[in-house]
Amino acid sequence: MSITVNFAPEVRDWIAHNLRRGVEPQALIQELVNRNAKPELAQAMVGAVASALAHGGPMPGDTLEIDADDAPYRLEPLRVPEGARFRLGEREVRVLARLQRPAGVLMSGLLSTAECEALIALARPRLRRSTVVDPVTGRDIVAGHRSSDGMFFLPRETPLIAALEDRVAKLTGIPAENGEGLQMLHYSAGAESTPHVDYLQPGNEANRESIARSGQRVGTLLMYLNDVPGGGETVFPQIGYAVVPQQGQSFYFEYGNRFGQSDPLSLHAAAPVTAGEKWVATKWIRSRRFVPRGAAQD
Ligand SMILES: O=C(O)CCC(=O)C(=O)O
Ligand SMILES: [Fe+2]
Repeated sequence: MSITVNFAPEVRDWIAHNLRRGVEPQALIQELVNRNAKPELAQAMVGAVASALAHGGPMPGDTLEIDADDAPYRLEPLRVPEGARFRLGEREVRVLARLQRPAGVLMSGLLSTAECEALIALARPRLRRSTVVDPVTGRDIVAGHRSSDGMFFLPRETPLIAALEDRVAKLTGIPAENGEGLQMLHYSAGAESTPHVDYLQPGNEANRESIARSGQRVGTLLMYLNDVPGGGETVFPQIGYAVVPQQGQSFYFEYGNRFGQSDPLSLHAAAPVTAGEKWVATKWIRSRRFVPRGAAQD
């Protein structure tokens, strides 16, 4: 659903001024959110001005059309098993914390130490500068606000990757085929990822196509692969929660429900690594079977 909202000229000028100074769009979005703007609105305002500046087009006027759903997010419980510990095949998973909103669970034991080390060894020679989905164009871009290196495994690329995908499906109750390829991220000292949501903003064509192919992103599993000597927490600024990366621990959170809503409280960031390095594997999960761009749709 699209609604028309007011876009105060002074806010528009403030955004344009800061973008021209070289401030990252995500930093401005976060600043607006800190001042109580809804994340979707902040994203739309910064996106509209950034787009005008990038293409030399006219500045947006005093109103904006945004894809918005004003109804409050309807929270649904995770399908992760109940209890303090549960088995997934050969692994015993211990539950360390459960979060109500965004719905989440912090676990140990989902991956063995050997599996963490094996993932790092497989990914290390294949790292590239990480990309993010540009909120304006929907294309993958190397973004200043995500200063990590990364790579993607193909679905079921090795026996280990296939085993992990099956384990994640058992954990979440969502079929393995709904998962995007496992993403590996490596942060050196100083690297970070500024606040963002993982669900796709339907405000541009590429994201709308992606949502049409595979459904929205509805959940994220973060698998921490090493102990980080300093920093690197996954921070949820809207709820005041931070996950400290520890080897073998995982955090799973959901932000999409069966009504097609996305939960803005899932906003999160990776705090800068202050000592050592950080390795994390990310699994983004769709509401339907994941069909990559360009793949045949049968
Ligand atoms: O590195 C982290 O802790 C978070 C990574 C993340 O937000 C993502 O991959 O979407
Ligand atoms: Fe994320």
